[in-house]
Amino acid sequence: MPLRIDVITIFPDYFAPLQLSLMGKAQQSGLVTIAIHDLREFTSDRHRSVDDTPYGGGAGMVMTPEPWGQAIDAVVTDQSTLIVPTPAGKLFSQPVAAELAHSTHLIFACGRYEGIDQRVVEYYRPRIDVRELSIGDYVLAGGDVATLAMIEASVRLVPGVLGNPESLVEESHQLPGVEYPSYTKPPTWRGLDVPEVLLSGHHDQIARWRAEQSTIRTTHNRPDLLPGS
Ligand SMILES: N#Cc1c(-c2ccc3ccn(Cc4ccc(CN5CCOCC5)cc4)c3c2)n[nH]c1N
Repeated sequence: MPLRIDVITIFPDYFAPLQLSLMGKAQQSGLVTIAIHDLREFTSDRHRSVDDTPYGGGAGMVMTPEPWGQAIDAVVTDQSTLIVPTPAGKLFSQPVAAELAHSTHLIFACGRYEGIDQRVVEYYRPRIDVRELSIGDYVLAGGDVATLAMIEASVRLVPGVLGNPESLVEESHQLPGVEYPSYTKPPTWRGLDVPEVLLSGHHDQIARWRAEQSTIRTTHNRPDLLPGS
């Protein structure tokens, strides 16, 4: 059963990249089907409006619930998971990507302005799995880029999508922390040599060197990922 993804957005063109490269191949192979829907197709006024002023005051505009209700109702099934990107969401992570990769149907609601009327989440939460997710502690202008990131991170984990599943095996055995540095030909580039151990053919020494490099990089770049931190 291929993973089906429906994306609802006011900027469908943001999702043209999903036709390229790995994501494009995943769709051509039938492992994943991705459909993009323009939220404005689900409006009923002649201005095709999707936002209004926030109750309680405050800056900016909020996306009105009805177009979202019409758009989600057009694609939802009892197997759907509704993903709502938001700065207020739980942090999206590799384990979450693995969960989404094993879903049957994902609906991404890409908000803009200051977000979507919360009643959309409240309406669907008793009916289907609803997940408010954030891709990190920085503020984007909308949910579209977050959705692209979550789709790419999840779809690459769908069995059969990655040409070389060995990459996923290595990833899953990744020591806590960040990965070791990678090198390829030429052996010398602008006077810089590839670390000698990588040319030695001694796989135990290479594994030890890579583990040491991972620890050095994690300590420097991501001490929060060190065991016991
Ligand atoms: N995933 C993800 C994201 C998003 C994200 C995702 C979805 C939408 C939809 C609209 N925006 C814009 C936006 C900007 C600022 C604010 C803050 N609020 C503070 C209190 O007053 C109201 C406003 C909210 C919404 C979005 C941003 N940003 N960063 C992530 N990791």
